[in-house]
Amino acid sequence: MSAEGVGAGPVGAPADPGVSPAADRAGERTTEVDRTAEDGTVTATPAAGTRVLVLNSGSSSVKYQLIDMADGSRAAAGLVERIGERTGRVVHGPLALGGPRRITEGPVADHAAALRAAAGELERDGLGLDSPGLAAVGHRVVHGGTRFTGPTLITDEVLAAIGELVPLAPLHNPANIAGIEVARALRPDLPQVAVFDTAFHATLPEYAARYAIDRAVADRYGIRRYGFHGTSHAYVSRAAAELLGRPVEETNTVVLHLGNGASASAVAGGVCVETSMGLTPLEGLVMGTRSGDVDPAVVLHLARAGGMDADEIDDLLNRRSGLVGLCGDNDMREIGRRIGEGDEAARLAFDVYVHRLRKYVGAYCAVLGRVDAVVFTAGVGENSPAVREAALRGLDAFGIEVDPLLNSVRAKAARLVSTPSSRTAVAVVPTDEELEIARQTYALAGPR
Ligand SMILES: Nc1ncnc2c1ncn2[C@@H]1O[C@H](COP(=O)(O)OP(=O)(O)O)[C@@H](O)[C@H]1O
Ligand SMILES: CC(=O)OP(=O)(O)O
Ligand SMILES: [Mg+2]
Repeated sequence: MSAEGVGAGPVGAPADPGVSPAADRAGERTTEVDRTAEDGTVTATPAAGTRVLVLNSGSSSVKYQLIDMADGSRAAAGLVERIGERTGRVVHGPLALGGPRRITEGPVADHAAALRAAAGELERDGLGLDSPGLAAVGHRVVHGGTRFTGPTLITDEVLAAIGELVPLAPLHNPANIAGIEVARALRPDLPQVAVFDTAFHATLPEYAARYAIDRAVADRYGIRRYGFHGTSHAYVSRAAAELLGRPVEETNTVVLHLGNGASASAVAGGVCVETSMGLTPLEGLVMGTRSGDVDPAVVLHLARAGGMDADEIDDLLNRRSGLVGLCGDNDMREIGRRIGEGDEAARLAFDVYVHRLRKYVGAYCAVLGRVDAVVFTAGVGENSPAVREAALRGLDAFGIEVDPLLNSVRAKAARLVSTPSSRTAVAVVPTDEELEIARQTYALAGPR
């Protein structure tokens, strides 16, 4: 890792003095109107230097990217991680940009401090929130409930509604709100757009979205399948169709988003018809620290027999389960290394993870009937040949054949890893949630 400079001390502690609100940015709006296609994607090229800042605030990290809308290139990018822990750090200008990185180490108290640190890093490069050409800020917001089914311009009222959804995404929505509040404080005049993880799943048929519990109770408490990682599922299913050279409207895909959080979706002709996460991002696949599916009676048993309260069970299932609960590590790289040394717990964690994945692949093939591609994405999906191989091993009878050689190649680009005779293609497609958020943000709030 190359570091241009490593600083120390609390990060983002003082209000950042370098970033001042600018009064009127209208003069910087340089492009013509005709950018918005029906699906919200940008169709014409904005002037070079027209940028969108994207904030992707996770439970313990903030990723930020300044994206040039003319060509999708990154003018700046960074990551603030281990927020709220004893040692935090800011990495500005990471590998994707190629150049040297600036690393600042020290505690980052909370998300507001993290956002101020990010703004300060951008400011140091002359790319702060008052820099010329910045058209809007796009925020990843994880839970949009039933109300938000598309990108939404953020107002006080919208912000309050996002706040009301905190109980349904306690790890994520508070971080998203912090990002919005800091960006609005720094640039009150700049359009801010929320792009919801749940939006792509708003098309789920009711029989897929409903849980089989008392309808009145479900409706009173907003209990249904919402689905998450939708921005990634949307981007990746479109990119997979492009890779296959088929119109997205005629392409059926099973998308496996395997990051720290993980989810599967079945996408028919560009429309999501089933997904593995539910009311919250806890259901479905085995994840880094989350259990995914368990018998709901596990919760009752822990309460009755174990005397655990709601918060303790929440902590167990969201933070102390999944891979970390099974073997103590949540990083698939470390698990792979331990398996190589003959570690039984790591082997079992891997097997449980992969078995769940196979169940979902099989189920979603049945949901779709015809599957053109099974697509792997996000940290594990893009980088672990072992997970891809094990998840799809022996599925020749289903028309799914992974080519061992293609699958073992490490590459950054979207690519096929199936044999030429495989009826269903198997693809690896790097996700780009930030670019998708920038496009949707610009389409809604860019200059007209
Ligand atoms: N080379 C690799 N091999 C296997 N797994 C990897 C590799 N690189 C990253 N990962 C996995 O990807 C995870 C992070 O994925 P990512 O999509 O960045 O997650 P998130 O966005 O949820 O933070 C890591 O925890 C690790 O398990
Ligand atoms: C919704 C969700 O699980 O997001 P992440 O993978 O970023 O934690
Ligand atoms: Mg992610």
